[in-house]
Amino acid sequence: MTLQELARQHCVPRKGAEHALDEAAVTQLLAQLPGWQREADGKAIAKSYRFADFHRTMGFLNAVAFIANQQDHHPDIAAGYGHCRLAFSTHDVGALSLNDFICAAKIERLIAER
Ligand SMILES: C[C@H](O)[C@H](O)[C@H]1CNC2=NC(N)=NC(=O)C2=N1
Repeated sequence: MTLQELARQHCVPRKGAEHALDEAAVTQLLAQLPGWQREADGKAIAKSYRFADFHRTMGFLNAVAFIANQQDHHPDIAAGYGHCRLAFSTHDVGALSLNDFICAAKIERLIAER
């Protein structure tokens, strides 16, 4: 699946281990997402972003929050003056699911349109 194909999808509720992506799927999807990496435990994907100042950082995070709300899939967020870090994991699955990659792709599309 390409970045654009991922970004066009919508998150649906995914609960249970049957929604966990296998290694091959994670590797293929991660390759579509520039700068996103797997966390050490393999259960989340994360990316750090830099911005010129606080209001640009917060503007981006508000757009991220809008997407998260719309998709009902929510990242862990850490932020400071000109930087933030997003991490997606599907708690209800205890692993990575397609929802994590859909949200990351929608956020990448946001940046590409900047
Ligand atoms: C019912 C609803 O889909 C779930 O509660 C959602 C809400 N947001 C979520 N966000 C994340 N990151 N993982 C989840 O498993 C999750 N579950």
